[in-house]
Amino acid sequence: MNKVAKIFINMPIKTIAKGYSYIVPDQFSYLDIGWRVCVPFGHQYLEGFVVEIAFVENCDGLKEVVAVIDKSAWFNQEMMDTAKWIASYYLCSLGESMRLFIPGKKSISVDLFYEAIALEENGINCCCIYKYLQANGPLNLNCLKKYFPTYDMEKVLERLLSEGKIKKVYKIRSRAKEKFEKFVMINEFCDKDPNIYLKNKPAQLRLVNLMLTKRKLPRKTLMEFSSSVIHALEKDGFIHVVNERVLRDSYKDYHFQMVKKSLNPSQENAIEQVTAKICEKKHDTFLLYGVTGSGKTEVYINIVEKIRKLDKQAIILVPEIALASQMIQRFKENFSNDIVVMHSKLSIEERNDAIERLHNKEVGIVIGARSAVFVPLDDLGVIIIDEEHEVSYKQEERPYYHTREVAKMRTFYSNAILLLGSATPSLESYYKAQCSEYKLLSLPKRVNNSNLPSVHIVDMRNELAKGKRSILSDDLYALIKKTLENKEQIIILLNRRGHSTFVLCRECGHIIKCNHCDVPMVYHFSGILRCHYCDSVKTVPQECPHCYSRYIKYFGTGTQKLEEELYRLFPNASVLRMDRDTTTKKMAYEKILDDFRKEKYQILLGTQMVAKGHDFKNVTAVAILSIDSTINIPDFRAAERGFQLLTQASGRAGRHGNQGNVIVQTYNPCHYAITHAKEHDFISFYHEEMNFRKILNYPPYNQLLKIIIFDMVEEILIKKAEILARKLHLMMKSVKCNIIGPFSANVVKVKDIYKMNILIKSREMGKIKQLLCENELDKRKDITIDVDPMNSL
Ligand SMILES: Nc1ncnc2c1ncn2[C@@H]1O[C@H](COP(=O)(O)OP(=O)(O)OP(=O)(O)O)[C@@H](O)[C@H]1O
Ligand SMILES: [Zn+2]
Ligand SMILES: [Zn+2]
Repeated sequence: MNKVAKIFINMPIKTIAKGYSYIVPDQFSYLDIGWRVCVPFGHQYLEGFVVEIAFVENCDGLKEVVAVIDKSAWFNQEMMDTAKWIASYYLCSLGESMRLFIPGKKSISVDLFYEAIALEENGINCCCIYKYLQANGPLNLNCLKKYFPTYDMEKVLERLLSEGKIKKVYKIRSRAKEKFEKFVMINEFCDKDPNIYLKNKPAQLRLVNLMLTKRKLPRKTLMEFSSSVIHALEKDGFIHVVNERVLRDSYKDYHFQMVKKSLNPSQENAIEQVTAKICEKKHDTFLLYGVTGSGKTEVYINIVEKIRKLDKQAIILVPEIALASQMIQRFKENFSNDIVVMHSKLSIEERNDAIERLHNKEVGIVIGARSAVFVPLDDLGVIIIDEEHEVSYKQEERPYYHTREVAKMRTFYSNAILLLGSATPSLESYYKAQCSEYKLLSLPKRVNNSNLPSVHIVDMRNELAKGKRSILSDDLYALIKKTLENKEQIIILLNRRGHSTFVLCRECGHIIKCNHCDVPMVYHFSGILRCHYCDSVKTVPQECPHCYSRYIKYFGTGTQKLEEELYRLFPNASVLRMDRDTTTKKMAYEKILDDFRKEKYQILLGTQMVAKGHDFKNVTAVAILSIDSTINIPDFRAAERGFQLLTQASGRAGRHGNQGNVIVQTYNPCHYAITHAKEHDFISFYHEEMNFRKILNYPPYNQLLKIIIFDMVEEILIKKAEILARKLHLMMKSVKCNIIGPFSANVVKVKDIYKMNILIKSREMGKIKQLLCENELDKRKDITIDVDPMNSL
């Protein structure tokens, strides 16, 4: 009987839907489900995941596993189950869902070496290449070719292999380099008396005395001692130097001090309810609905404390990296170094080291963005999703998973707790809480008895009627002025980066668009036009490419232009801009937010990343300038998005006792998202919005599935989409559903690819997915399927 493993390849390809069988050679007989291995696949060696083990008689034609990647299985049962659930729910292959659990997602590479087999005759009749291998250990082809340039090396090696004199060995070349550091250690068994022996060597004596108290120190902290001092002591047997692996940690030097807050009754009640469930060791989901500044983070901290006391591990998710730093800071204040951070701006090395730390049980808390939900953990106790309503929790590429649902399944399979927190819960989550599927916890008031800010709505139509064209209304100008005079801080939200949002010919109306996408190019500071979809750039044309007129004008205001405008109006104010253009560097977010927290700047201006979750003591004013661009999107979630953005942004003002003031500039002052946000009334907004969802049969009353069809040629795409829609109608005859479309995607063309959508609404999504798979639509290369899409466009 031979041991055979069924293996899924780590590749982002939906067509490799099945696993492949490989023989497990004797040397790897310990291999089991969940291990990562390396296998030959086509002409390459690729990373694969073992999902099944079987013993079979006949393995003709099967290849062998050539290497094992880790020292233990990467996937435990709970992770395997979650990966399988993702594959079946989001219609992707198991390889695609399993690779989500691997940081970096890049496949490993493997080098082939040739090794001499020890022969009894001791190589009397053997050729020089065999002898060379015997003397030098395993070597690869290139190396051998270099030493023996006149040989036809491939032929020789083939002969030696067939004669059984050499064998192939595979070594994994890890892309993530391990980091080593030198340490100086005292020799425990040295019996020389340094005071006598080193009497005339003051530097050496000083170092030995230091080492006698410290025992072990990193070499780099001993820069005052030269290498000769160290060498001499090593030679005399006082100390020795070792090269040890160190695990990287970019957040190691975060300064923190322990702070313990006394909790208010609402916080205590929330913690008590969750704790009761933790003690039962059963899965459950809680929705913590707490207004902005109600102290949700403190609840998270207390729950994680309980979990850590039980020696279980916790994952805390934030919607974007910009918010990680504050969460890390608050958690460090309570858990000091029991934390690792995981997000995509960290290198693969750093992420691997973080996983190693968790694996060693050196730390037990992970803070990270979306992908951190996949961190391998042995003993998951809780997943906390802060700002659970955020769209960034949905991955907008294959597999189109939603972090909340993945977390739900992971905690379910590990008997752990899922805690969702928000001041503006998603309609789905609040609805589930109403139906008792989730347990609702609420924090109805701000801590410190702070009031929620007062919100003033400026009707921009009146400004226009007054003949004003500035992006800043009179009221906003007055608010900024007052805030600056009071030495307080203001946050201004403008959801458009760049300088001018489009460039237009005054003569013929031609708008300069990207050559590859169906969107206008955005003018940036540096005098270039940039496409925000594909990042391609153009220089600004001197004349209109359409009519050759020279009347080229810039329209619309982006963050860069607003920054100029603020400096012009308030020359003494200090303005800090935060958008994608100012945060490309690693730790750039941290720096900007830290500078603002330390009040080095008075105005923080930026895209939506400035609006969420931040807790700045001295911010009393907030302005939201671009809410119309959110509520006018023709998507069924537009009002929800608008309400959330307004409530979250307003929520940054006056969190610490001082009265907050918010200004919203809009051309739609009567829109219900705006009026309810003004009153901080989530419940009324929820009911009004749910009414509308019910009438139109949208989630949470119904499930959605979006089929995206694409092609390089628009005409072909339209034909294909129509054929597909007809096919779908036939296919779904027996299922209760609504098929809408095909219709053009919101942006018709991105990176030279045209897109059209078909939307299916149904309460029987399981059946629909099954039909789609039976008809192999999930495998078609010109289609992607987005289950539970965040937008219908
Ligand atoms: N029990 C407490 N006593 C005093 N201060 C507290 C207490 N709980 C929290 N705080 C403080 O109140 C402030 C707001 O808390 P936190 O940032 O957790 O609010 P939040 O609910 O997460 O708000 P948002 O949804 O706006 O992010 C923080 O500065 C926090 O340190
Ligand atoms: Zn023109
Ligand atoms: Zn483009």
